[in-house]
Amino acid sequence: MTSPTTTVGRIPVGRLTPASLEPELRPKAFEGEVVPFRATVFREGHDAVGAMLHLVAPSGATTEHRMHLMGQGLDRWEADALLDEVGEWRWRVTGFGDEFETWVHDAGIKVPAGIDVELMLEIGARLLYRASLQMIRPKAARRRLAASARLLRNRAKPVDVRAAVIDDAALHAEFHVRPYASLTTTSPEHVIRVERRAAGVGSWYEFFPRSEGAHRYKNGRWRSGNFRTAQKRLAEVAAMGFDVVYLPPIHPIGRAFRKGPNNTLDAGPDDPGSPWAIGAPEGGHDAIHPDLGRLRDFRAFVRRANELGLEIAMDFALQASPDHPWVTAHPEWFTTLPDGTIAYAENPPKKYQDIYPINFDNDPEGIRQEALRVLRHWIAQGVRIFRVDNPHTKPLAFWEWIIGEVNAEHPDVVFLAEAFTRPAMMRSLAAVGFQQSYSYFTWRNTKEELEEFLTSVSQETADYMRPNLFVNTPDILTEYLQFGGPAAFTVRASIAATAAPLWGVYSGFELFESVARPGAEEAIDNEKYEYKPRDFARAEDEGRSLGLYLGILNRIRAGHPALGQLRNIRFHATEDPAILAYSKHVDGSFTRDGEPDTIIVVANVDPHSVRETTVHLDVTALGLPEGSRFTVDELVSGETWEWGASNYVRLDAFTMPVHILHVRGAIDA
Ligand SMILES: O=P(O)(O)O[C@H]1O[C@H](CO)[C@@H](O[C@H]2O[C@H](CO)[C@@H](O)[C@H](O)[C@H]2O)[C@H](O)[C@H]1O
Repeated sequence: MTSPTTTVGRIPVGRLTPASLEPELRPKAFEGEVVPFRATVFREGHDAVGAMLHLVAPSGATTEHRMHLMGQGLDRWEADALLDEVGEWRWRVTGFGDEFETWVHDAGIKVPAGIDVELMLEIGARLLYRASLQMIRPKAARRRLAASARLLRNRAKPVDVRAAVIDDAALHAEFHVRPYASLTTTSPEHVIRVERRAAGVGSWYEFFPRSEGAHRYKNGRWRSGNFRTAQKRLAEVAAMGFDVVYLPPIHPIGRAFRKGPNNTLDAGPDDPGSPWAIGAPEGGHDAIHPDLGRLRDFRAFVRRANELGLEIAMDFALQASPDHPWVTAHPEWFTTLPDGTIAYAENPPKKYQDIYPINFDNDPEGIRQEALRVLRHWIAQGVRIFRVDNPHTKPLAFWEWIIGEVNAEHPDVVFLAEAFTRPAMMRSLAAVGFQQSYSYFTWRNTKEELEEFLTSVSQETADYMRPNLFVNTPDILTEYLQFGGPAAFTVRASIAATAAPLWGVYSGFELFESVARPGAEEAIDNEKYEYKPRDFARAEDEGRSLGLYLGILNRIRAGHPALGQLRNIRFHATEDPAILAYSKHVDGSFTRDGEPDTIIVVANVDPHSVRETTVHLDVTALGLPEGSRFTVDELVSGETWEWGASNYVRLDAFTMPVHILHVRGAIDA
């Protein structure tokens, strides 16, 4: 007689994570990420259960990780695992009856109470004897198990001596690693894709190459900067510790409906236009703006960046100026209105009168192939990172297809989604393949907003979405920066650089550029429409630059592996509604000096005041025993303090509104 089919295993094992937004989409991680694997495991009755994570690395190496219960009564089990190899990891969870724990629990209650003493010791003896025969255990452990079984049965010894076996730490350690399991039930196999480290960790810096080395003649006309003059800036960016340089589009810019200064619609003959208005008689998405140089200049620029330890991220903006060669060669790629015109693009309430949006439905295959050709062209020039403009205005299926195609050929290529829209679309873009996503960080400024935002990105969506915390962009100059003075810039950079492993800065941030175009949330005299050479060296000499501080932040990031993780942020209570406190700690992660790595950040998010408060730390979240006192080093000022569970802090917006503290270890009592 066959038994009826059931969906539930003998020991139920369910709700496995990491999981993506939809079951058919794979979750992802980055090389070096410590990933929490979780499952719900329980059973009928009162006997103990256990759970084990089984991992198979892309190389085929297998490891097992005993999972621990996340909270009494929750039946949720977890094991953290370091995924240190790029490729597909396979994993499953087994749930089992834990015979040793069941006996320890029962005997631990009954024997001291004098109930069924000999019976309980005999049950234990039989269990330990059977375990001693298991060949998976090392010889020494098998000998110890057999000896313990004999001791449990040795009636010549006092009961308390025999019963000491119940608490024998060595036995507990042995059964923790190699449990005595019954009714073992195995979950289906799951897959998690591990991408290269730059997919999840990086410091981005954005600048317009045409501004670097641009020169204004006495007659008011401009000479554009180019890839050769912009190379100078690369060394300065590298000196600030950034590792990715993102360039707005570098292609020929259309003339038709070209935008003038401050987003005006009547450009003068010398206005350079918005770089996102791609396409002119000189070429489209595979061409370089003649003012910037030739392909060989771009290649030299990429090479120089690489020599300095920088990667170049290119803009990938699927739209066309009316002058783009696509418009005449492929009118079917655009939507022609009944009056014969093509509507310009929009991202309401913004209007992009100088570009046509693409219609992805008239000739989907033609557009897919052309987009793939363009990406392959730039990949062949050494580009491995693309910042994708407005992906949420294009079909999701298109992105799933093209990212899949590119990553199948070049698994190291990284795409950043520049989408500021509803959560369903932003999350789905990440789930279908975008390695990184812009986020709402820019608009989350209060302590409450930041805690809520950072909790969401580090806990709810981290299995498939990686936020890149840009502090500003050419499109975004928030009120917080407009009116917060230098403290606002310091606070935002400090939080962005330490709260998540990806952060970004658009040029001019370090100069505290804060004047907005009236009625807009972006800088006045915006670089999107004009050349903007900046004298960074002079600003630094005159003490008007945050450049050195950005360099310190990036060096702190580089020296502290705990900051290279997304999921490990923990918030701590403070008594001031404007003082945000969080820590980042990873078990088993060490600094270059071999010290355990734990960072605490305390930030005064009110850029207009001096605040004092007590920070109440959950010391166990720092990897230290409850009640510990420990030394903290302030990584910017170099000061050292002794801290514990409650600590006084004073953060002055006008001098230094942030503490970034490295926990040096517990002080012996
Ligand atoms: O729509 P978003 O806010 O996501 O902004 C991105 O896409 C815009 C369109 O490409 C781009 O806008 C800039 O280029 C347009 C086309 O030339 C121009 O009409 C806009 O005035 C200009 O801001 C924006 O920069 C980009 O980040």
